[in-house]
Order: sequence, then structure tokens, then C-alpha cells
Amino acid sequence: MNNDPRLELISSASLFYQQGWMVGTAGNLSARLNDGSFWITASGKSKGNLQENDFVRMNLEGEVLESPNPQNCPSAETSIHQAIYSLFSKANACYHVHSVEANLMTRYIEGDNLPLPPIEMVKGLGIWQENPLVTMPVFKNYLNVPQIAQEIIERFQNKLPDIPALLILEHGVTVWADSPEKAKNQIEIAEYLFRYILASHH
Ligand SMILES: CSCCC(=O)C(=O)COP(=O)(O)O
Ligand SMILES: [Zn+2]
Repeated sequence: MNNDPRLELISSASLFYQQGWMVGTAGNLSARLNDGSFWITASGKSKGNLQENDFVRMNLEGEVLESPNPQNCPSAETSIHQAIYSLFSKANACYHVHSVEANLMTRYIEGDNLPLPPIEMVKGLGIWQENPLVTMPVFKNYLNVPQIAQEIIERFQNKLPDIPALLILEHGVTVWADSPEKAKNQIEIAEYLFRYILASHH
């Protein structure tokens, strides 16, 4: 694991911002360190031009361990990152963005899942099967973010997801991976799949 992944998080946030997936301070990125703590984007920051001080280092219990700018608060969605890191020991990065396409998935949801198209790109989410029939787990969006985190924990403790990604309805996608680079790629794959689903229904 990277000793200080902040520069890579800054680079990915800038890329996602340019794609329109992190506009208006939307989204949050985190990466876990060798000691189990994780750097996460501070709350309310514009993601297009983050600086190294725009991060807060947390532990899995949600305590602030380091905040280069003491005026910063950790992401309002830190509890979701905590949930992912506590559920998946190999997760070293957790990325969350708000694309328009993700928010348009609502009509394609079946129950609490989003069926994914059986196309080559699902390999980017780790599904190496002929004619893959996989779904993305979907969660309700609550103002009380810890409730979303709790529902993620309860659901995944009972049944692990097919893929390292989940969709929060009318909100955005969250992915996790064993490296920040893989998490970046998984965001791109998830957003490609959303665009494909929209285009295939026109
Ligand atoms: C306009 S973004 C609303 C909050 C949100 O959903 C998000 O992803 C960013 O919250 P943060 O506290 O991480 O800035
Ligand atoms: Zn969000």
C-alpha cells in the first residue's frame, strides 16, 4: 500500500472532475495506508483542484488521526468508506462520484439491484465469464449517511456483491479496490456501463 496516496487521489479527482463526475464538490476518494488508517477527501472541497491539505486521515473507528488543515472536516460520507474497509480487508481504495448517468439508472433498477449488460467491459469489474449475468447492488439514499453505511454492512455481511461496486440511488456510485489505480479504473468502467445502459434503451 502507498505510504502517501494523496497525490494519486488528487490526480484521479481532477480527472473525474473534468469528466463532470465530481462537480460542485460532489464525490469523495479515500485510500488506506499500511497502518490501517486512511486518507479521505475533506468535506465540501472542490474536487477539481485539491491540495494535499484537503485531506483528513481517519481510523476505522471514524476518529480523526491527522488533519493538516485543522479547519477541515472529513467527508460527510466517511461512514461508507469505513463500512467498505471493514467489510473488505483487501480494499485499499474507495472512490465515490456523482455522474448524471448514475442518477439516471433508477428506471433500470430491478428490486435492489441494477442488472449489468453482458458485455466485455464487465471484465473491468473482475467478472471473467462467458455471457456474464451480474448485477450492481443498489442502496437507498438517506440524508443520514450512516444509515446507508449500516445497510451496506448488513447486506454484504449476508451476501457478498458480484462486483466491487455499489450504486446509491439518485446519488452516485461507490467502488473499492486493492489499489487507487484499480479504483480509478473501476469508476471508469462503472460509468461506461451506465452510459451503455442509457444508450441501449434509446
Ligand atoms: C453536492 S455533494 C453532496 C454531498 C455528497 O454526496 C458527496 O459526495 C460529497 O460530500 P463530501 O462531504 O465528501 O464533500
Ligand atoms: Zn455523494
